[in-house]
Amino acid sequence: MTSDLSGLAQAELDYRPRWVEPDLADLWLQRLIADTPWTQPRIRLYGRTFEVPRLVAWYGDPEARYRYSGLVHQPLPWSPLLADIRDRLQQSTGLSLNGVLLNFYRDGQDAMGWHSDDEPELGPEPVVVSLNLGATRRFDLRRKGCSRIEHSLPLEHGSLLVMRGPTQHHWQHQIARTRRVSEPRVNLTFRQIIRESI
Ligand SMILES: O=C(O)CCC(=O)C(=O)O
Ligand SMILES: [Fe+2]
Repeated sequence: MTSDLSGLAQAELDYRPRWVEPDLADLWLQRLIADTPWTQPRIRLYGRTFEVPRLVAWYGDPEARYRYSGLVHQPLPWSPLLADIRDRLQQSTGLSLNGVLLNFYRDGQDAMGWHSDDEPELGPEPVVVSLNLGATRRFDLRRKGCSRIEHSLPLEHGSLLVMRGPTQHHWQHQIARTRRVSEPRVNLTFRQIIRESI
């Protein structure tokens, strides 16, 4: 495993610890947990239905329809808090972001399996700006087609992880279940939906 993100070939990853100061991050975490209309989508896999092991919500500009867990989601209109966070992120990264997927991991039993964020509506070089609030969880990276984890990164309270360029073509990521974490975590992945393809 490497400890340096810049050492990963065919990836463009930028980790910024303490992108937001801890007090404000605490406030955002509490408000998002309390005020978001969380849902738990069901997915069909091998002829059976499962509930995804986390809660989610999708917000964005009206045209930013997005497919996840096999379903097309119409965005909720930006709340004042999410619009404020989006403005700060756009200023700080210079990227334009028109939707955000919120993931609520209630404790270490909630997780996200291996995947790439490579849906067609994200365009040829998907941009994912990921804000981390709450419990530190481990973010694993592996090359597509390989089962070996090549890099792991603890995503800390208030940190930002930006993935762009060819990353989603060549790499998959996951948030694995863990017995070590009992605190909640909310992750916000801001995206650029660049094409009306669904
Ligand atoms: O929770 C995380 O840090 C990862 C979320 C993620 O991979 C996604 O929303 O596509
Ligand atoms: Fe992802």
